[in-house]
This record gives sequence, structure tokens and C-alpha cells, in this order.
Amino acid sequence: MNEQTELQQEQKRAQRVHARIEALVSELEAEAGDLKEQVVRIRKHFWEDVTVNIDNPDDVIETAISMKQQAEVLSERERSHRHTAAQLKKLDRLRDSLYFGRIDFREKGADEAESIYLGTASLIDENGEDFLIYDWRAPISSLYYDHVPGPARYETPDGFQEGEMTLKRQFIIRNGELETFFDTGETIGDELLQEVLGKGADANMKTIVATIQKEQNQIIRNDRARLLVVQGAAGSGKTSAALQRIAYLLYKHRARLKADQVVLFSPNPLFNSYVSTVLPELGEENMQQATFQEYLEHRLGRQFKVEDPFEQMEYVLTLRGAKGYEARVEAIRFKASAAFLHAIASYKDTLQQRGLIFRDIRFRGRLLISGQEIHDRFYATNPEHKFHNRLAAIAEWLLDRLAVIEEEERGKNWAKDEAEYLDPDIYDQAFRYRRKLERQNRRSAQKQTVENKAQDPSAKKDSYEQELEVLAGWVVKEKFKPLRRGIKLYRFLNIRAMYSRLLEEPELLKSCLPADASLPGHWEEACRDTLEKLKNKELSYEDATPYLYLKELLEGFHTNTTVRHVFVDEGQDYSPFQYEFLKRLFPRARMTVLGDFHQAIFTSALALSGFQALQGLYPNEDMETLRLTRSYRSTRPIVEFTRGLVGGRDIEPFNRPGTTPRLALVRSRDEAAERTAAQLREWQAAGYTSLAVICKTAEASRTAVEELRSRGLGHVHLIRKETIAFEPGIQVIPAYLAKGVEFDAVVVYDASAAEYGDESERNLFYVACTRAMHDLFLVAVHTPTPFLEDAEPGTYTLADEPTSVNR
Ligand SMILES: Nc1ncnc2c1ncn2[C@@H]1O[C@H](COP(=O)(O)OP(=O)(O)OP(=O)(O)O)[C@@H](O)[C@H]1O
Repeated sequence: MNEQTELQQEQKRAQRVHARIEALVSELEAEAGDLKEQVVRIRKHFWEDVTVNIDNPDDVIETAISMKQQAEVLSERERSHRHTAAQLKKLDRLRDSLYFGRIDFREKGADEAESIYLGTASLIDENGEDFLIYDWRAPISSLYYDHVPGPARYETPDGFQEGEMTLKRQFIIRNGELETFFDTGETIGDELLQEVLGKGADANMKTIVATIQKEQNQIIRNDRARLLVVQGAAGSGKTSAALQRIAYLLYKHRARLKADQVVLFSPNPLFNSYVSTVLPELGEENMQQATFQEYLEHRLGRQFKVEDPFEQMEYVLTLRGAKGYEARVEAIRFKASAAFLHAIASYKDTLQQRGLIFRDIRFRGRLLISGQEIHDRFYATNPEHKFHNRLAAIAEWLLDRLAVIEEEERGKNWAKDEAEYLDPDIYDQAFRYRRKLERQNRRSAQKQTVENKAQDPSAKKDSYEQELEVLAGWVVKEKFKPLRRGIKLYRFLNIRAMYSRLLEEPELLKSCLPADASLPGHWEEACRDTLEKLKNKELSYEDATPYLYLKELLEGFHTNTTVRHVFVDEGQDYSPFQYEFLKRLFPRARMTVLGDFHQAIFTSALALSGFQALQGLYPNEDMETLRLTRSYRSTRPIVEFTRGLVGGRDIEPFNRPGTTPRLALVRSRDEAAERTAAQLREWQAAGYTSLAVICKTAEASRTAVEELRSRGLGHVHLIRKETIAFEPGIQVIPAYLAKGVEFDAVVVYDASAAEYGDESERNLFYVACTRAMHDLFLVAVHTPTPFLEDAEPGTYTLADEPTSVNR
């Protein structure tokens, strides 16, 4: 068959499928309208259609049955309406794009090949027999992503199905009309990918189902690993693969897995909103999204002012040379290390023998039970018993002691005084509460007397003294409530003092470290600062996780057993501590970690230890590591330039042509602003809509916004750590907040040695440069950053030289 006839045939088929969708839509719309009417009518006349009669017991039963039936009819109609609405949404998604690919597959032993058309959802023909479209996540669809024409196989629940793929085709379908197709010998042919990647950046991430690459498909469909680690270059599709993997898991395990049982940990709120459209676009509900900081705030925010990672980042980036800087940076690194994690765990072990610090239990400024007394009592318990059983015994003992003290307090004048001045509302509340309690606890004869009087309406609150006694009892109970609650939560453990002691006593810490580890330089200097902060109820970011770890080891771990999949994006920026945490917090979840060491920007990052640090997390056989080396985001010239910055020789560009990155060397900040503004205007004129000016820090970004606005540029937006969405226009953004997102064109402002001079800033510079999809412009005042010396020769040009277009 010649290509023209073939095209016509495909177009005819597309028309048929489109017509089927339209017919279904009209049918379902009518059905939905009808159902909606019924629901509204039932709700409105609910009581009219129910026979309400409560004259005798039989009537009551009949009434109940009638109500139940009516409620069931209503909920059945509501369910049908929801189902129809979901079907309509699915059809609406299919209506324009229908399907994107076709494979012809002949099963082993069969005479003929079957044509499989792939789309974002499945669709069956009018007879209910054949699939007009297969969902991209169906087992057979994996053939499309994994194989080229020839012998092929796919995994089914019953094992592998062998066969031969005789055709592989990609379609471009717009508004329900098939424009063209490509037959391809490649796994996923480059034409479609070229077309997709050549488009402009969006305010939100897009799905990639039509062009998923083979190695990405391995990530998406991996069902075996308990811990799946994906190491991939910037722009290699890690986040995309993660999101399509979530969609795949929700489809494959749809009977058991709901979207709220999947959590994605991401670097910041902006990233959260950037990726939040992908799953709904694929017809799935969104997973839960969180940042680690939110979790820390949730657990420690009441007790401490907890520093966030961006404040720490700003400190590291801007205060070089300040007093205590070196000490803190070394401490940041140390406190994120596996050695410190080990130290905290063995510190907890020693505390089982000695050294626990307990809080005094005080009431109205008076000491009730001293920390020393609790301490002595704890160490008098049997050391053979489990630590948490010993603690539970102490809590029980404290509650008993408290009950006795509470009883004594009731007769005291302060309680009666307070009872006398109770607010009328609280008074009533107290009185009712007391009566209820006393009905439940008829313990002593004395109580009984009071209760009888209180319960007897004729007695009213006759004796003033007795009434006051009742109320004083209530007052004391209310005042003791927080004490009892605190004891149940083990607040009598003084975690702050114990964490502080570990920092105050280097010998103690050394004894808890693994044999091959030692304390970092300037340790005591760093600790002085931390201890001061702890005293003021402040917690640095580097201390927050170790502190919480110690707290949980002592008090018991909080767990969430409903979550089944945890995804950690930008996984290189998490410490071993944080992984240990996530594992304990979600004991029933599988974990997918996505990261790129070249983008490790936090001092606490895994960068040095690499993902090996994750090895102890789960047994080796439960862990799998996959690599993505091809970079899709940026044009070939941009990838060829950026990979040199980090020595990433194995980073392979997707072959998309573009302009070579340019460097403008300027003499002043003023000139830098001029050049930047001019470049942005040029890009706007060329039709780019998503533009970013990436600076090193928040402060530099604020200044840049002023400089650009004062040059008449409109719609210049400053991105802060709290920003949750892009507004249309030019984004000015600190590099560390640009993680995970992308723009049509990027100015790196300012790429000078003064700004990016220290080796520790290399990765940050790399992150900034790799955000550009189509064009990259660097501006440097005086001397450019030394990192440019590592760029492969010829991969960037000076802006004043003629621009070379690398095709
Ligand atoms: N198979 C694909 N088909 C089409 N586009 C793709 C594909 N894989 C990746 N992309 C595109 O490449 C860009 C980068 O993808 P993504 O953000 O997932 O990469 P990443 O590895 O998470 O990047 P980074 O680590 O730099 O944040 C996105 O625009 C994405 O849509």
C-alpha cells in the first residue's frame, strides 16, 4: 500500500474513532443530565417520598426502612452521576488527541498481527468487543516503548507473551483529525520527540506519554524494587518518569491503591504547583505533595523556630568569611553524615544505661516531682526490659502520683478562689461536666453525698460550700489536664537537654561515633553557636533532623502505615538522616528516589557519599539503581556546554539544534543590567514567553528585579521561597529555587568569578545553566566564573562575536 492510501486509511479510522467518541459524549451527556435531575429531585422531595409515621413502634420501623430506601436510591444515583462525569472527562481528553501510536503485534503461533492503538485512556467499540484505543499503561502497551519492529515480548500477569512486532507508527492528531504519521524503526522515533521538545516551556509540566523513552519506561513500570534509585542528568526526565510512574501505579493497582497513598517529596512549593497538573492531565487524581521542611515544622514547629533549608543556603552563600562561618559549614556537613546518625543511635543506647535527663514536673510554680526523682525511678527499673516498656512504666507511675496530688490540690484555697470567679459559661460547663463525671465515678462516700445533692434538682446548688468544692475539683482537673497529657506524650524527657549535652561534651560524642569517624574541625566553636540557639528555642536546619531523630528514638517513632509509595525528587539534597526518617515514617511504603549529584547544592547533601548511603536502608536485593544519561530539556549546544561544567562526559544530548550559549563580559553592574534587559527584549520579540533571570541568592534576585524594572521592563516577577506559582512574564529567581523547573530562555546573572568563584558553588551554577530549554545567555562583570574554563572548547561564544548557530 502506498503512503497516501495508508494515510487516508488511518484518517478514516481516526474519523471513525472520533465519531464514536462524539456519539458516546452525547449519550453520556444526556445520561448525566438525567441523573443530575433525578438527584436534585430526590434531594428536594426527600421527605415527601418518605412515609413518616412514629405513632407506634411498627410505624417507627417502617419510617426507618422508608428513609433508608430513599437514601440508598439517592446515593446510587449520585454514584452513577459521578461515574458518568468521570467517563465524560476521559472522553473529553481523548476527543482531540485520540491516540498517539500504533503497533502491530503478531503473537507467537497466531496467523495475523493485531493493531494496537495507544492513547491516554482505553476505549471500546460499539459492540463492546474490540479496543479502539488501549491505555498507555496496559501491559501490551509496553511493547511500544520497549521495542523496535522485530521479535518482541511483553509481560502479562501470567508471564511473558512472545511474538513479533511488524509495525510501529506515531501519529500527529490535532482537534480529532489525523494530520500525519511516521513509521519508525527506533524505539520511539525522533520526529515526534523533536516536535514535542521544540515547543515553548509551560507554566506547568506536561505529560510525556506519547514519547516515553525505553529507559524511562523501565523506571515507570518497575514493580520489583522496594527502593528504586534513579540517577539521571539534568533534564533527563527524572521528574517526568516519576509522575508517569505514579500514573502507572494508580492504573495497575487501581483496586487497591488510591492517590492519597502516594506522597511526592519535592524541593519547594513552586515545584509542587509546577508538577501538580500532570496526573490530572492523565485522568488521575493528584498524589499528596510535601516538602521535608513541612514535616519538620509539623513536628518541631511548636517548640522551636526551625530554620528552613533556604535560610541555611543563604547563610552558606552570602556569609563566607564571617565569624564562625567555616565552623558552621563543617558542622552542617558533619551533622548530615552517616557517622552522626550512627552517633545519635548509639547515644540513645547509652542513655538506656545512664544519662537520661528528665524535666521537673511543676505546677503553679511549685515542684511536684523532680527530674532527679524520675531519673532515679527510671534507672531502678529492670534494665533487661525494653526501653519503651521502662518508659511506659514511668509514665504510669507519674500518672498515679499525679492523681494523688490532684486530690490534695482540690481542697486548697487557690482552687476554691478560682472556682469562685469562674466565668458564667465555664461555670455551667464545669458544673455539667462534674455531674457527668461523678455519675460515672461513684467512688467515695463523700463524693456520693455531693453527687446526690448535685443530681437532685430540688436540692439545686443549695449548699454554697459543697458547690464550690465540686467546682474546685473541676478547676484542678482542668489545670492538671496538660500535665497528664504531657506525661502520656513523654514530655518529661528533656530532649533539648540531652541533645545539648551531646554537643557540649565532645568526649561523649566521640565515644558514640563509629571507630573510623572523627569530629570536624572547629567543632566546639560551632557547638557554642548551636547551644546558644537551642537555649533560645531556635533550631538550625542542620540540627532539626538529628534532633527529631533523637526525639523519636527516645519517645517512639511516628508512623504512617497507609502510604504505599514515597517519591523523593531532588534526592541528592537529602541526608542519610532524612532517608532513615522517611523509611521509618512510612514503614509500608516503597521508595523511589530521583537525583543528580551534579545538582547537589546543599552542604548537607548526599553528594560525597553518593547513593551508597542509601544502601543500608533496605536489604541489597530490594534496591535497584537505574540511570538516565540522555538529556531532553535543553538543545544540543546547551547540553554540550553545561556537561563540561561538571565533567559529565556521559551526559548525552538529544539531538535538537539551537544557538550556542553566549557570554557577555561587561565592566559594571549597570552594563550587566543593560545587556540583560536588551537580551530579554530580543527574546520577547522572537516569541519566547517563558523567560528567567537566574541569580545566585535571594538578595541578588531582589536587586536584579529593581535593575530590570528601572530599565522599563514590564512583568518582572521576583520568585521567593514562598512563591507557589509562576505569573506570566519574566521570572527573577535564585538558582536554588529554580531546581526542577525550566524556561524557554535563561540569563545567568551574574556569571562572574566574584559570584561563582568557590568550588562549592559549581553545582549551583550548573543548576542555573541547565534550566534553559532553547537559549542561554551569561553575563559576567569583569572576570567570568572559573567554571567556564572546564567547558568543552567552542561550546560557548563571547556575545560580541558573531553568533554561531550549531545545527
Ligand atoms: N520522553 C520524553 N518525551 C518528551 N519530553 C521529555 C521526555 N523526557 C523528558 N522530557 C522533557 O524534558 C524536560 C526535563 O524533564 P524533567 O524535568 O522530568 O527532567 P529532570 O531529570 O527531572 O530534570 P532536572 O533534574 O534538571 O530537574 C521536560 O520538559 C520534559 O517534559
